[in-house]
Amino acid sequence: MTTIAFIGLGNMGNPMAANLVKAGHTVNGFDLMPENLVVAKEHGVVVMANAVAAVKDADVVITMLPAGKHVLSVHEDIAPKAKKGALFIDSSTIDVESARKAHAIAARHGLLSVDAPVSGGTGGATAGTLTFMAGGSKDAFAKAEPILKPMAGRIVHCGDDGAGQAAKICNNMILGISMIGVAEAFVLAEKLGLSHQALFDVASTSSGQCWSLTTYCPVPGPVPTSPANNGYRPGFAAALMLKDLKLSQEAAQGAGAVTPLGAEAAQLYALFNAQGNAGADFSGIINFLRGAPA
Ligand SMILES: NC(=O)c1ccc[n+]([C@@H]2O[C@H](COP(=O)([O-])OP(=O)(O)OC[C@H]3O[C@@H](n4cnc5c(N)ncnc54)[C@H](O)[C@@H]3O)[C@@H](O)[C@H]2O)c1
Repeated sequence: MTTIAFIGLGNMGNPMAANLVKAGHTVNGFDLMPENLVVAKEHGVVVMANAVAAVKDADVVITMLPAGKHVLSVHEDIAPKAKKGALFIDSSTIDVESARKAHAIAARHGLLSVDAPVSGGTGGATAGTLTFMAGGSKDAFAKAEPILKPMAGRIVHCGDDGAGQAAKICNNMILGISMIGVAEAFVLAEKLGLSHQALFDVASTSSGQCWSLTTYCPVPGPVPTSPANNGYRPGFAAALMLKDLKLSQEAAQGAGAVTPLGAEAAQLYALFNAQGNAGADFSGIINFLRGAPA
């Protein structure tokens, strides 16, 4: 079994680390928020005083942090202190350029690295059924794959350094657009006097079917896994959805891709966030579309 450092034990990191412990690995964890460390300890994670202490004896280092700036600053701190031959896996969702910089920091210290962002939400993190989209060399991917397995339903090697983040940014542009589409349909159904359950029963078995409907339905009731049943507590915070939509817009501008619905989704989530909903689940945008507070 492997000694794994896990840096970033938030909504996603904590259940992911718990699955690594269950698989028999020793997990040395660190997070800036003490309350997240309390949860990690309950899962069997060995809580460390800081990130450098966590990586000291680790063969594999996993980061699950909010954004590119956090990943790069943590990489600068820990890469020089990592064990010789250690493998770095970054599962945060960040921009492709920062992902490539993180690979470069690892390479500078003779470390293999993989960008391996995930899809599947906190439910997938808890169940160990996340989809990992990985970027990096064949050697790095071959080493990362067995480590990712206890957290994964599917692992796809998307290409070289940064390819995992490119796949993630494209996937989440679909997610942001589809959540708004599903939310709009439920608001229209309400105005037409159609029950939530009736729309769900039809759309979930028809051509309107998608993850935003069947796993994360934005109204309470039809889907037990939806944060709508839980006062729209995250889950996946609206601030993170806005971050991902901005990443796809920046990437689209840089690459010259035409993404008008992605741009509109970014605008709507910017408004939703600006109204004080940054900490709410992103499915709460249905309340914004109703013209009511989330
Ligand atoms: N929540 C989801 O459903 C979901 C799904 C897929 C991908 N993601 C992505 O995964 C990443 C993490 O998401 P999350 O929902 O777990 O976010 P989160 O905010 O719950 O967790 C991030 C954690 O990183 C910690 N952190 C920040 N800087 C740190 C540092 N320097 N050292 C140690 N810890 C530090 C924070 O304290 C926090 O606990 C994000 O990039 C997000 O976009 C989230």
